[in-house]
Amino acid sequence: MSGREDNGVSRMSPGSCEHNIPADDALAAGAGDMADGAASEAHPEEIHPGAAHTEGPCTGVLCTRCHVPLYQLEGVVRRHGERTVLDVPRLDITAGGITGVVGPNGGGKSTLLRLLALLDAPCRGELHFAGEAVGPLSAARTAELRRSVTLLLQEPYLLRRSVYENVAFGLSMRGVRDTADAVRGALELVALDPDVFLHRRWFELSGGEAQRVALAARLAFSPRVLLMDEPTASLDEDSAARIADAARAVAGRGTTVIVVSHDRDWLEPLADRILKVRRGLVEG
Ligand SMILES: Nc1ncnc2c1ncn2[C@@H]1O[C@H](COP(=O)(O)OP(=O)(O)OP(=O)(O)O)[C@@H](O)[C@H]1O
Repeated sequence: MSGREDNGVSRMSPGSCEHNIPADDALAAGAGDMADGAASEAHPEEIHPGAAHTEGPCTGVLCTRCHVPLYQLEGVVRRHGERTVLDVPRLDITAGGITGVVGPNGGGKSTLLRLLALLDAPCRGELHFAGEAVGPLSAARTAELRRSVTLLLQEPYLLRRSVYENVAFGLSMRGVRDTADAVRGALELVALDPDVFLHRRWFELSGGEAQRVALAARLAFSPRVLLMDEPTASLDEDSAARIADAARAVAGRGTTVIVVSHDRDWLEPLADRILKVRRGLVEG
């Protein structure tokens, strides 16, 4: 039994440079991003300044008419105190597909993921998300963009409630009233039978089941980007395979999936592209 409640709320890491994203509701990963507001399946045209929309507004998650990568990092540096922990001269990540991130402990993988989750901003350089420079944005705009990005951590963050309430929570926060079908669909995506699990409480779940419920809670609102940091670290092979299946399924529907893992055997068959992060440098 490892399901537990954690509001998942933490502020920007102390000791980091001052260039954090200006949002007073800067919820860290976990339940925080579930509470962040409405996910946007479609991205409005205004977040693609300069993109070549010649046939009307861009409407798809995976927009084939936009020539703007989903993420563009240029000269991005992230520091903790005086120490540079990430230094990315240039990195583009296109929309769609599954990107794997590997590298040794302390290499900078989670630091990169937090930037991509729009939870931290570069200390130097520019991070563009869907064509929009993230650092200089208002808190409101940042919060809006962040609603389309979700981060699943190694530790499942669950509310002290039923599986149904956990998975419905993010949807309810986004103003969705009728959550029943979406909750069932999300549980099916992570291979948990809704008839069996819907009314289980958080403490009636194994660690692997809790992690899949945490993932279902994020998939329920169809995020544009799903980031996962070591999602299978404490899971057995079967649960890890179910997480991989869910990642493939949502990537097939247009969600961009970016996943950090030390388990190369699990990650390599899953990922379309692998980034290596070592000593703060990114290759691949
Ligand atoms: N809040 C912080 N304050 C100071 N240093 C930090 C902080 N967070 C991370 N670091 C440092 O930044 C570097 C990169 O850490 P990060 O967590 O990104 O590595 P990682 O590749 O995800 O490692 P692991 O595989 O162990 O999870 C490490 O040297 C770490 O000590």
